[in-house]
Amino acid sequence: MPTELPGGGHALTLRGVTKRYGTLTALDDVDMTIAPGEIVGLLGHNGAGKTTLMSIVAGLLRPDAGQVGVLGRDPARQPHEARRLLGLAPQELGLYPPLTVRQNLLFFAELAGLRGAAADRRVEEVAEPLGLTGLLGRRAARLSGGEQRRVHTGMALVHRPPLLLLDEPTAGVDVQTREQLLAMVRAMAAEGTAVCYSTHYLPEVEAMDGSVAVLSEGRMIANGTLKELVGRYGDSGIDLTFSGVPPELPLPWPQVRDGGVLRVTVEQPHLAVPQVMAALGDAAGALVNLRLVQPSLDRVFLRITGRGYDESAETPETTGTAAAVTEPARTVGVAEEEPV
Ligand SMILES: Nc1ncnc2c1ncn2[C@@H]1O[C@H](COP(=O)(O)OP(=O)(O)OP(=O)(O)O)[C@@H](O)[C@H]1O
Repeated sequence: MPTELPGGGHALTLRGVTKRYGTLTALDDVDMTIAPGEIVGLLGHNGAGKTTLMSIVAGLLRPDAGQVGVLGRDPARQPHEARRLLGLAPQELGLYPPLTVRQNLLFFAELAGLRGAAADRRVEEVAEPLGLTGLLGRRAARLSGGEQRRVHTGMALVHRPPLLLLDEPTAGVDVQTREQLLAMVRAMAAEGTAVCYSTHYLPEVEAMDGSVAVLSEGRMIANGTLKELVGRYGDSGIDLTFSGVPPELPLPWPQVRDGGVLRVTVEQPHLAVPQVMAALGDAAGALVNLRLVQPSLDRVFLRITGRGYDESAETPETTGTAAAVTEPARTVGVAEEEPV
């Protein structure tokens, strides 16, 4: 890993990047950085601007305003240099169906200037962690969807780019493929690759324990490490569901009602349960359900966007209910002293 990089030591820098499609502002004054070895989970509901951001970084779209630096190179002005420094796996699969897996990977290795034994070796190296070694001789058209997704990802990293852009790499894949892809991303980051990874599946981002960047309607509304964001916005508590209107309980913690649910906001909910139960008194007879809500990225989402993340994804809900206290979308910076 280089000790000093052009672009302020970052593999990727975005400053004030704005992109409009006609009257629609798809990206609005977006700032973002990724350091070598850092994994950034790029999150946002459908249409938030994630693909637009990756396309601009890859030089496929030009921003209307702002600067982009890929290890100090501007993808709009130095497209060839910037392109060599990054690997892009777009959402849409880009395999050549009549070619074998090996031929697909070799094609990209050769585009990157590798030849002969060096290219062959690199194909084997890429195939191994992606579980493709046994499939190298098979035609791409004959692969399952998950296998195709792995080859597609392999094509993006065959030239060892220091910056990897993965646009929903686990869309539609099974648990095993998801694990393989995540392990590979973590291994590449450990070797110094900067990774920008968009997904609708929050547990994946939690599993990678990297940084998080949240886009909402083209604006970067939160960014920081997962720990920082969860610590600051992933509030915890106890949800009590009653058969009628929830009572007000004699407790020292904030309480909010939403329909039949009473949310008691408390830091270590499991320790607070006995006190909450004791405070119920006669209301215990109307209690239907009690649920501990732990801090999570899902809770962070609800707090800063006003919507649960699962509302735009086909993935399972992790925690949280519509009963939470929500705030309107706003810009938040984890380095600030007080919540904005
Ligand atoms: N070529 C285009 N012309 C006009 N509008 C576009 C174009 N591409 C994207 N948009 C719009 O720009 C906004 C951002 O789209 P983008 O594809 O970047 O979102 P996304 O976060 O990647 O969404 P998803 O999670 O659904 O993939 C959306 O409102 C989309 O409809």
